[in-house]
Amino acid sequence: MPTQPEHTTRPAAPPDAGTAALRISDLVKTFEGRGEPVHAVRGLSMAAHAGRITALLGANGAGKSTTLQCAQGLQQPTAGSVRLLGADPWRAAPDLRARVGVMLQDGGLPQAVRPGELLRHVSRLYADPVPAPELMDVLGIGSFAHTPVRRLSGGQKQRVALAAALVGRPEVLFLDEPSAGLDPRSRHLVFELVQRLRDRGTCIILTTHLMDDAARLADYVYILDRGTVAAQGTVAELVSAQRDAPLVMTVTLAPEHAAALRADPPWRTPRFHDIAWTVKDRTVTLTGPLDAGHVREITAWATRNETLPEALSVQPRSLEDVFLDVSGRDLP
Ligand SMILES: Nc1ncnc2c1ncn2[C@@H]1O[C@H](COP(=O)(O)OP(=O)(O)OP(=O)(O)O)[C@@H](O)[C@H]1O
Repeated sequence: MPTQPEHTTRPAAPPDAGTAALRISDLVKTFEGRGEPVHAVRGLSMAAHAGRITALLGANGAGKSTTLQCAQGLQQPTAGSVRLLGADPWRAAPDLRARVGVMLQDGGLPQAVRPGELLRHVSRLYADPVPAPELMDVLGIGSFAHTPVRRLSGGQKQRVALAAALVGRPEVLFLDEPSAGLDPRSRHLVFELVQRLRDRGTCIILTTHLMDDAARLADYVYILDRGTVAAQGTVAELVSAQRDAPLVMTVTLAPEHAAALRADPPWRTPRFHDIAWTVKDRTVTLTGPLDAGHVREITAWATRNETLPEALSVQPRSLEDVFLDVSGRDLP
């Protein structure tokens, strides 16, 4: 089982390198209703490339869905430009649609139809479809191919929705929360498939609230905040770009020693001046420019108190830490 995330081995795709399958420039989308206008997207630029997985992250209401709806030609931009496979998706001819696959989170599947029939029907719409039996096999749909969609579980519907999005061998694939509702085995199956498609040159654009999914899959990440891009880069770039590449040390102590830690915290010495810390239950989390000296002081403290930490780890900040730093700082 590989433990090394893909993003550390794959060269980054700078947003301006080469021709982007999707390029969005200065996108603005304002919804005018009866009340105040809603500024869903406020000058957002991004690009997504063939053979890369690009993730859009953002808090609820950050503008991810609106951006993707503009990218898919489902919403007309208020201002700015969107080019999908070289065309304006809002005005493009229907043949652009045949080159694009969209998997929606709620599936958008007809409830009465059975997955087998559905996939066979969808495949007849394309000149060179992936054969339905092949897709059903890869996504493990065979065992419920004859069950009406309304009787499927959420995770089974997700897999059918993904299969339907893949039938036409899309050049660009939009995935909205692809692992929502999937059990660990199905999630693994879907991730492997998505990575294979990426390796074959598909441009994949995904939105997710799961930072682990993004960290595992994405070659390039955009973090949206209130309709604009608050941060972007590879996962490795994002986690090392913040606050002088701080590290996170977590120390978990036996319950009887947690009180000693509170009474005589080891981080009161000058060495810990630049280090932020929090204590929750029995676990101390220290964040900042940590080095071996800090680890030594913590272990010296443990020796003085005749305790052995149950766990001690030093890691780079996670994508979730970065996300929390840059997005939705003043949510209501
Ligand atoms: N059709 C619409 N009419 C009016 N306002 C809308 C419409 N669609 C979205 N909005 C508003 O635009 C803002 C951005 O919404 P959007 O759905 O793009 O966010 P999101 O990042 O996809 O959120 P989530 O993670 O919750 O799906 C929100 O304030 C939302 O209420």
